[in-house]
Amino acid sequence: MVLSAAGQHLLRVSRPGAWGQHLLRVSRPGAWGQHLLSGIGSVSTTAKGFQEKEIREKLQAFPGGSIDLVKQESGIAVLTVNNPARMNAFSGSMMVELEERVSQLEEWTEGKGLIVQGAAGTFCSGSDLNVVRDISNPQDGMKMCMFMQNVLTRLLRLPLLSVALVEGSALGGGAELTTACDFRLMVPGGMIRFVHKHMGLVPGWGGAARLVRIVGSQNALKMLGGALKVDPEMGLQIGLADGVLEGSLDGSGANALLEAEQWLGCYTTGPASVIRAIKKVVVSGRELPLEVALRTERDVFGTVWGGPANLQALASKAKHK
Ligand SMILES: CCC(=O)SCCNC(=O)CCNC(=O)[C@H](O)C(C)(C)COP(=O)(O)OP(=O)(O)OC[C@H]1O[C@@H](n2cnc3c(N)ncnc32)[C@H](O)[C@@H]1OP(=O)(O)O
Repeated sequence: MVLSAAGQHLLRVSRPGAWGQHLLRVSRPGAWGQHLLSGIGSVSTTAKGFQEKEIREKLQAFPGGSIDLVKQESGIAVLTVNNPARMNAFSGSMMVELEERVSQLEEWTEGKGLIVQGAAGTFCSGSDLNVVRDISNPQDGMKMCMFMQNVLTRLLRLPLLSVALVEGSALGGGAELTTACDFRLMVPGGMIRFVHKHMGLVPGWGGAARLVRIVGSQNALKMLGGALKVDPEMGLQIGLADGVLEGSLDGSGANALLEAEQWLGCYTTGPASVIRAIKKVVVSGRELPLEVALRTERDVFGTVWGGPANLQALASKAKHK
């Protein structure tokens, strides 16, 4: 088991308290609800100095690998981080491709679920260190950081129930990517590790903010401060992992993907309109001040009330025993 001594001290999930509420209260209401509902748009484009076009061009200069998207008839799509020669590290062009795939998923109105996986039995080793070296000046680093924050925020807000399927290692930015999904499923031998400290960094793709919300600030501090190796057992213990799969029988990754699809299928069974509405009310509850979240919930409720699924359920006189 890859459990360091520090890992033994991890606590159960804690919740953000009054300070978090305060921070939520000072965030901008109004536009937010609409923004979350539409599920599209940039969260960072208004920040000073961020020119998305400019950083896209810069990132495109570092090619390699791909981000592959398969939308299935079941309503579950599979997004694969594909750069096995570099343990699925993100080249610059892969960052841009990820943004394009997220745009495609934002427009996929029949979708209900998403599985994010790495190619060839490992998840993702973060940014390509060759890119990191070449854009190590503060200006470019900040632009890349804002680009990836924006993309991963949009990924998490998709009206799809999303799962990160963690086979092998999720390191650095790869660990951050796992937190941009609603759920994490781990395969025996899998590991999530925020190695940023050892790189003289902190997370910058939004991974710290999301991690705190998933495992609580105590556990997040220990994970980041100790660069802890979180294996499936520890992942379950601290609430980072939502399940442990059996994993590959033949090393191809196919079995783990099948298992993940079955696991996710328990939550995505039903009409797309209803599943997407469920995700929307949860995102608004998670991200918005209560008043705005309640307003958003009413708006979403209005989209399903009296809708085909609702009328069909009423006509069938369903019993919920
Ligand atoms: C957002 C901030 C960030 O993400 S900073 C980046 C954080 N990630 C890292 O530092 C990962 C560094 N890599 C490693 O620790 C190891 O390569 C890991 C992933 C554990 C795999 O070890 P091992 O199984 O022994 O394979 P290996 O080291 O021989 O790697 C195979 C080839 O892949 C490459 N690779 C791996 N990770 C990256 C990366 N992040 N960027 C660029 N290349 C990477 C290795 O260099 C190696 O390539 P080669 O075969 O030597 O040409």
